[in-house]
Amino acid sequence: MSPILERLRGRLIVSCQAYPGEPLRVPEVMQRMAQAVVAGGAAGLRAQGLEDIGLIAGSTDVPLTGLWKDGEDDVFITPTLEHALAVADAGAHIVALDGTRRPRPDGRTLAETVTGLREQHPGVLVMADCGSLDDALAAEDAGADVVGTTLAGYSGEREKTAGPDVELIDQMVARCRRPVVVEGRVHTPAQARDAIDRGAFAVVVGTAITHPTSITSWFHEAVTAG
Ligand SMILES: CC(=O)N[C@H](C=O)[C@@H](O)[C@H](O)[C@H](O)COP(=O)(O)O
Repeated sequence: MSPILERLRGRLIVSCQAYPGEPLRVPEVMQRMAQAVVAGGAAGLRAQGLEDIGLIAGSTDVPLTGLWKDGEDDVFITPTLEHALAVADAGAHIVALDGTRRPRPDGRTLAETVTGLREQHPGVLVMADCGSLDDALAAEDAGADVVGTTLAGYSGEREKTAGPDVELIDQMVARCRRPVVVEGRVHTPAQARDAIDRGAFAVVVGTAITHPTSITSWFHEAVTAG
């Protein structure tokens, strides 16, 4: 297994993202966020956008998963080969891309995208962000190094569970040959631990660590309920 992946085995990856129009959507802020979570024990980072990726790659030494969200269409996580190449150029060790079986905006298959990326970046790893077991199995056949549960509940194939989609985690751990990374709605340390106990290779937490507006709303709703 690649040394980059080896460093993530059984560990926490923290996704540092702010969304369009938000006050923290400033690359230097996400760079600081990344440094803060590494200080807390994050073994890996996940970042969105070329500027964020470049800054974080240059100022931390943990494995970095990069993605570029673009477009309003169904396929928006690193949707084309051009996006994937740019994410790798920006310094990501692992390129996360849409790993569903839906048509991609540039007309390439996932396999063609992975091959095209590897031609120019032989050392880069590919994480397929999947929405179902069938996605994950197809993504492995397409050459993905890692399969993630990232799009479970967002691609129309699975219900959007309140927490992580544990049924899908169990299915993927049982059937996939590649490391399974659990990502999506992991909101508590207990859920993160449970994902590892179920056989996940690593677990990604975003919102519950790095999105204060969401976290605040959870507290706000609890305080004002009833
Ligand atoms: C579906 C989608 O667009 N997911 C994105 C992928 O990078 C991010 O918005 C999520 O924050 C990330 O997957 C981590 O998940 P959570 O924030 O639930 O811990």
